[in-house]
Parts: sequence; structure tokens; C-alpha cells
Amino acid sequence: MSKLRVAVLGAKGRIGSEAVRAVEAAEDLELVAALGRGDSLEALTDTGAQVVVELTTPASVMDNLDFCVRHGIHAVVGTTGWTDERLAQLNTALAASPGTGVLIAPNFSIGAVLTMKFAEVAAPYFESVEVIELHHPNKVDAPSGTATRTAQLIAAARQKAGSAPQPDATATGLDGARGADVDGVPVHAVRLRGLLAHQEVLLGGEGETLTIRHDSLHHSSFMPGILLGVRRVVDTPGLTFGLEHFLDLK
Ligand SMILES: NC(=O)C1=CN([C@@H]2O[C@H](COP(=O)(O)OP(=O)(O)OC[C@H]3O[C@@H](n4cnc5c(N)ncnc54)[C@H](OP(=O)(O)O)[C@@H]3O)[C@@H](O)[C@H]2O)C=CC1
Ligand SMILES: O=C(O)C1=N[C@H](C(=O)O)C[C@H](O)C1
Repeated sequence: MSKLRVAVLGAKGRIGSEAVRAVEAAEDLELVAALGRGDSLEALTDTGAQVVVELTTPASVMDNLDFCVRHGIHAVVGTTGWTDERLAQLNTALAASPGTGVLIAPNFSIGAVLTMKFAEVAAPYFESVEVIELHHPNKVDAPSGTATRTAQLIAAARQKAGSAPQPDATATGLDGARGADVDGVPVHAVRLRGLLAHQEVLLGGEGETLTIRHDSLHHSSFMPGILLGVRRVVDTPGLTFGLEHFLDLK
């Protein structure tokens, strides 16, 4: 069987360089391009790339995906910075390129995907829920894509269950002390040397708390998810948001 031809964008970055090694090590995949900032995207068409792994920056990702989708190249995207407007723009581009698939995964690690799922399940059973994400200090965006998605899932689950607004008597204090408000869920971002990617979901009810914590200790934690995405996206036209759709997660 012929190998799937894969390119990595952001190939010199923290996760991109790990993805290059993972694709090279996979027997069913062939790395045909490893591109960094300033490299021409024409290399993707010249090398016949079938799937692009996009691991760059929120400032670069839309232009890169526009090129990929226009040329019918599938994409597996880990880059953050997704808004409703950006997703709508991407959906419009995909509508003009039937058969092309894009997977956007806020997090490729299985533990993080499960954290999101567990938080979604637990959220309606507690009065209070807050998210704390903790990352290395070189990260350019805050809050993290994972924390934003977690909070959105929590908020949707609580709304569906008819949960009351969270109790919070805060009336005075410093701006930002209660974190960012993502659909009514407070999200706090820590940036600390020594950390990689971590998240806690704190849930509180009468006389009890539940903490769901996940730690990515190495970029290798994201590789099985990226490889799964590469193998599945070629048979999944349109936009898929979240790796859980490629897992048997009910
Ligand atoms: N979904 C997930 O599971 C994960 C997602 N991420 C996300 O992935 C993204 C990258 O993270 P990280 O590797 O830590 O960041 P880095 O800054 O280490 O890597 C980004 C790389 O992309 C390069 N780059 C910038 N623009 C372009 C472009 N137009 N074409 C090609 N390369 C470009 C940068 O080059 P230069 O240095 O010259 O600017 C840099 O080498 C972030 O959004 C992060 O949040 C990270 C880990 C896991
Ligand atoms: O920048 C990172 O490192 C990470 N980014 C993603 C995010 O913003 O959620 C995924 C993971 O947290 C690592």
C-alpha cells in the first residue's frame, strides 16, 4: 500500500519538530515537506502533500489553511486562536472544496480530551466550576485553546441541564482577579517556567469539591492524536472540531 504523503507546517517549533519525528517514524506515512516561517507553500503542491499538519501560530494559520483547502490538501490543525468568525471563514472555504477534510483539535493528548469529556459530564452536578490552565511562559495565547474549549463544553452542558448561574459575591477588587469569563465560566491562565501544558477543572458543591487534573509532561503526549488525525482526516470531508470525534468517545 502506498504511504500517505504528509507535510508539517511550523516544523521547527516545539510541537512541530516533535511531529516531524513522529511522521518520519510512522511506517504508513511519508514526510514530504517540513516548512517553517518564510518557506513557500508551493512546496506542498510541488511535493504532492496529501495532508498538512498545521502547528504554527494564530497569526499564520488562516492563510496556511486557505492555501491547503484551495488545493484540496487535507489538514490536521493544532494551532490555537479559533473564533466563531474564523470557523465560519474556514467552513466557507471548505464548501468550495468538497472532499477536503480539516480536523482542528484544541488538544491532541488523550488525557486532555478525556478531561474535557469528564468536565462536561460533571459540570451540571456542581454549583461552581472554574478552569485553571498552566503552561510554559513562551506560549503566546491566553487562555489556552484547551481551556477555552473546556469552558465552552461546561457552559453548554450546564445550560442544557438548566443549571443556575454560579454563586459569586465578588463586588470589589482588582480587574482580572476572577480570571477571564468564557461563557460564564471563569478561566485562569498561569505561565510558569518549568511547566509544559496542564489543566485543572475545579468543581464545587455543598460540602465537597471535585478536581479533574491533566498534565502533559512532554510533547510526545500529542503525537498519537496527531497521527490518528492524519490517518482519519483523509476520509472525513468538511470540518471536524475536536479529536473526540475520531475516538470512540460517547
Ligand atoms: N492542539 C494541541 O494538542 C497542541 C497545540 N499547540 C499549539 O500549536 C501552536 C504552536 O505551538 P508551539 O510549537 O509551542 O509554538 P512555537 O512558537 O514553538 O512553534 C511555532 C512555529 O511555527 C513557525 N511559523 C510561524 N508562522 C509560520 C508560517 N506561516 N509557516 C510556517 N511556520 C510558521 C514559527 O517560526 P518562528 O519561530 O520563526 O516564528 C515556529 O517555528 C500553538 O498555537 C500552540 O498553542 C501546541 C501543543 C499542543
Ligand atoms: O501552547 C501549548 O503548549 C499548547 N497549546 C494548546 C492549547 O492552547 O490548548 C494545547 C496544549 O495545551 C499545549
